Amino acid sequence: MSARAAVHARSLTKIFGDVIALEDVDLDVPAGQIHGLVGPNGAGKTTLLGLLLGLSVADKGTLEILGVPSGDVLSVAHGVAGFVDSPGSYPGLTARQNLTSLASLRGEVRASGDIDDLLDRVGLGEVADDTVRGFSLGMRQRLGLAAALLGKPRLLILDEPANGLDPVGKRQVHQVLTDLADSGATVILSSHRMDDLAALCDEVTLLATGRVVFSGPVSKLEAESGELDYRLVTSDPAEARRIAEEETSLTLVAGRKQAAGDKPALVVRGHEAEIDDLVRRLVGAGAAIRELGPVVPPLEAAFLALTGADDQELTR
Ligand SMILES: Nc1ncnc2c1ncn2[C@@H]1O[C@H](COP(=O)(O)OP(=O)(O)OP(=O)(O)O)[C@@H](O)[C@H]1O
Repeated sequence: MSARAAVHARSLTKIFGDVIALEDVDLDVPAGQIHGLVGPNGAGKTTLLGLLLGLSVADKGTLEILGVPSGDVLSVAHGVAGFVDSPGSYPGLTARQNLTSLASLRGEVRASGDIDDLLDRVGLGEVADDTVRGFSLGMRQRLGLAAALLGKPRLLILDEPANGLDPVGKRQVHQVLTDLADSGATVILSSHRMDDLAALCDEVTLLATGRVVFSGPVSKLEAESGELDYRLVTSDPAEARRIAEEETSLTLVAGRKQAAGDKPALVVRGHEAEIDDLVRRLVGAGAAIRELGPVVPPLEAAFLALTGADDQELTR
């Protein structure tokens, strides 16, 4: 294994009774990377994050965290921090008191300026002295992130950290995680939002029913989408339909739902290069292109195709 690997896992398997939550999962995450875990509900993301955090032990397979093999005993590896499901906090204490007591519980003496700085970084500076009982889900997520950052981790594990965050909060959290990765630390996080992961992650691992169905750069995942359905609006719908029907490499998707009040649109299925050819022909025939774009974004389409969810959920 590379000396610079933050996580190196082979054939990780975790079974709960009759449920195989993870099956033969391999995961390689280089140091300094932001790595996303994505997959449908029940895919095994939280289970995998729990193994990385030392909250449970695999039934089979090997796991090395920051170069150290994980044993059979439940323990958080040195240099690792984070949360699964949702971060814990003391509701009767203020945000600042939560961080101060957590630091002293861990035997760390943190200057109050450090804690103020952390609270500012996660956007809680103005509510630092409010009790956590009144905090929203997004505020608790931010506090959980601050708590995880207290010990200056080299590997940060976060289960859906953007859960409940408004767009500003999401941007702040993305900035904190990007700064952390720039400083050489590694971040592994789960999300259901492909767009969030695409904006933040160097690489993603896609899980479906406990197995890895894709692992690699986001751009490569996008390429996995293959044929897509494109919605096309032109100045001459009849001519556009006639030309699209002539293009044997394309399929006209009949009966696809159009948004209410839409202009007349065609939905054509094909690869990007074939859509390019269609556009050239349409423009050559004098039809102006007014709108053209995939009905489902390429990343989402790849997610649906690789997890088999497109057959079940996208029946239009
Ligand atoms: N402690 C447990 N006992 C029994 N079954 C469990 C336990 N933890 C997880 N599972 C099962 O393992 C599978 C994977 O669950 P997991 O929570 O890891 O999925 P997930 O991808 O995080 O899902 P979600 O997106 O809904 O949070 C599910 O079928 C779940 O019901």
